[in-house]
Amino acid sequence: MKAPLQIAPSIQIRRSETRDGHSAHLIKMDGQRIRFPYFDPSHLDIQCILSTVLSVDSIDPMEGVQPKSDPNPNPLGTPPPAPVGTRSLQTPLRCIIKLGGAAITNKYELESINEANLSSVCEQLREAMMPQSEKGIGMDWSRRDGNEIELGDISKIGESSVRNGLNSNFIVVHGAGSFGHFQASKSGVHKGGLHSPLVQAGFVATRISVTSLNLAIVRALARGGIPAVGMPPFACGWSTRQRDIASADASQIMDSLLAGFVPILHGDAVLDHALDCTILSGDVIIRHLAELFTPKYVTFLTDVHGVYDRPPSDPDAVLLKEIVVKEDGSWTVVKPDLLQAEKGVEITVAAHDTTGGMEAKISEAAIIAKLGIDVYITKVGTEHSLRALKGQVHENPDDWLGTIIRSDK
Ligand SMILES: Nc1ncnc2c1ncn2[C@@H]1O[C@H](COP(=O)(O)OP(=O)(O)OP(=O)(O)O)[C@@H](O)[C@H]1O
Ligand SMILES: C=C(C)CCOP(=O)(O)O
Repeated sequence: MKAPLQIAPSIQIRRSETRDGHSAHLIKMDGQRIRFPYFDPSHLDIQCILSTVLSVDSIDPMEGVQPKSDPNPNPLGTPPPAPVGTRSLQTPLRCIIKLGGAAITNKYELESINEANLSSVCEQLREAMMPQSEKGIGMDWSRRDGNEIELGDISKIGESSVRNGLNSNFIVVHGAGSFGHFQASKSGVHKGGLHSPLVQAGFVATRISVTSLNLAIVRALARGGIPAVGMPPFACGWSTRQRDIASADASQIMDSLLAGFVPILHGDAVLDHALDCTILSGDVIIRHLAELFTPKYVTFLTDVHGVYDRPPSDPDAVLLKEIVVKEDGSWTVVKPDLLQAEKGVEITVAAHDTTGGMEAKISEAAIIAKLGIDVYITKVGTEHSLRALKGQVHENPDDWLGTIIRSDK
């Protein structure tokens, strides 16, 4: 076993091999041992460690390690997964996707889903996860619109080869659109102050609204054969301080990915250590997950082709095809080059939007790009969104319609 790595006076990290060949990490902090399921040494900062800690207790280094003979063999005949708490992703995360509220809902119609766009997202995501056009296993086995439950031919599921061919190595985060923002802005949940009965009621109402959208999205993906599992940040114990993430345990996300599920998170109402409560935007969640999981690329789908030099409702608006982020966090438009760096981008935000709209999205995207991860922003339900989901934007960049935000390195 290697000597412990000292990263702060009270914190030590030690990497060890478990009996079944998986790596485990033990962190000793102030004399307590912390079980840590996955750890990338390039993420050697305390915030990352604290935000992804699985549990704090006095444990034996080998506790939880799978015994050589498994008393519960997997009925599918596939090798049983390594135990929770000892795992790391075998292949890097492929993509984190933001399904913008403007893309999957009808923005100006309260609590209305844009069914055409949602079904296009489901199809395209499936295609990105599985290049062969194999029919997926329907997984929404509950009643819909008063109809009978559609089980399909479940007797055939055990024989299906679909599961093995599915590269479900994605995380999806969706925004609220015409769900949640209305309830939040009416009550002021985003500004905090839970002592007020109005804010408390608004918090509950916002969560009812966004979690009902989350369920609708999970069901649509499941019907299309994507093993989607809803993970509302509030319910996972995430919290903020002055609207930025203060604590966000990602171990459940990691374990779900390893188990072959696609985690579906969303912008949510959460408890805030300074304001009592606030709205945590899906765009901030994406940035945080990108810092933790370093995916190959991040794709934002929305209702416009990308970032324009002014609101796209202006007929003279020009699509900014490439934005480069410098080491100091500042960004410049490099394509088209008609724009001078000092000429700002004009952005409008809907009055009921509690999280900052396109402007906040660009700021979060710039932080992600600075990590060396390409960010694509494009319009849902187009050939361009399919290419962005597949990570094929650079193949013929001139005929791809969207905005690439990347680091200058
Ligand atoms: N300069 C601009 N470039 C691009 N879009 C802009 C600009 N100014 C304003 N917008 C508006 O920003 C909207 C997209 O931002 P918005 O935050 O609503 O997207 P979203 O991520 O899909 O939604 P949500 O935040 O609800 O998840 C578009 O509908 C567009 O009209
Ligand atoms: C509860 C709400 C309003 C979540 C907002 O998330 P966003 O639409 O991603 O900014």
